[in-house]
Amino acid sequence: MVRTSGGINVIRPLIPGVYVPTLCFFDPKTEDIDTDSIASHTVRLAQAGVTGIATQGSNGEAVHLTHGEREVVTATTRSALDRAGFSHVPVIVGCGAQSVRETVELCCEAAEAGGDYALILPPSYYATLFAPSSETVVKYFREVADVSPIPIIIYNYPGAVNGLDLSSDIILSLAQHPNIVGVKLTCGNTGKLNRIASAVRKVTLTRNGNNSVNPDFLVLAGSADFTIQSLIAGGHGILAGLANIAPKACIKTVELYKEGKIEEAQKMQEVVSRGDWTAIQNGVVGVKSGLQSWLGYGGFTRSPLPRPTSEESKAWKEGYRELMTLEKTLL
Ligand SMILES: N[C@@H](CC=O)C(=O)O
Repeated sequence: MVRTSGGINVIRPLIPGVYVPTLCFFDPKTEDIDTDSIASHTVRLAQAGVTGIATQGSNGEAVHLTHGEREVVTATTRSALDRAGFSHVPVIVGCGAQSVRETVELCCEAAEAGGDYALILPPSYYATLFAPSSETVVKYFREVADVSPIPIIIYNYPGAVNGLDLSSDIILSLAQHPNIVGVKLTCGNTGKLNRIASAVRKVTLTRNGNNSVNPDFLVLAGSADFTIQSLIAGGHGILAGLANIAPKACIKTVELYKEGKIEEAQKMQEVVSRGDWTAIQNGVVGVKSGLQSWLGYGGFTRSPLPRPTSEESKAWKEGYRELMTLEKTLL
């Protein structure tokens, strides 16, 4: 998108690659936001070579934050990137809410705080009143996209939204909107991903007249454990929580596949998938615990999520061992 920053227009296109839904850090006693850790974690990921950052995804504990805190997290992330020489790195901001009105408000606040794109889950509290393929869902995304100051990325994560699983038909229909520019598929359905990726490739060809490096509609796998599967299916990369812990292994898996080193990519994918199992089973609690065990920071989630017992921390540390051993060998 185009943003005026200090009088200069900055364009941060959504390009293929590895995007990280960053953790939000808190003081372990007060649970106040720890902006120093947010900034240093962001810079560590950028230095590892990630393509983009997403604040307030599932790993960013968006549901635990007030609107004001969300703005602080996004602004801290943006300025940490800028100060460390990564002003080209886009920031995606989780903005989903239960009403069109609040979602638009969050999109406006995200833009004000320096966000470039808004990642949006469908509304779910009243999900028993409408179907995933209903006009209600389509209307929600279109009405938000009509007025959001930043482009929208659809977030399809049935586990987080009362089972609502958007079909490829709905996602493709929404992709026609000029302000809807991508999708994160945490549903893990590579058939769906393949249908979307192949259809938007045709759109890109029609719009640009060539097979553009920057697709008009970015299709991202929502978990690191199906990175190469999604690349084979025509996806453009990942937006995955595991990259908080092992960004280099996630990036290398993509690079090996792109370089045509399929067997090496497959072997690395296997290590990534085994490591991701600990993250998937234990969610943000397990990702923070892994970061704490292996990199010495991370702390805890906000209450009421549980804090791991020392047995759990030890077991989860072991769950990441193979991956972290690999991560340390990567430049
Ligand atoms: N497993 C997912 C959770 C949310 O989408 C991830 O890796 O980010």
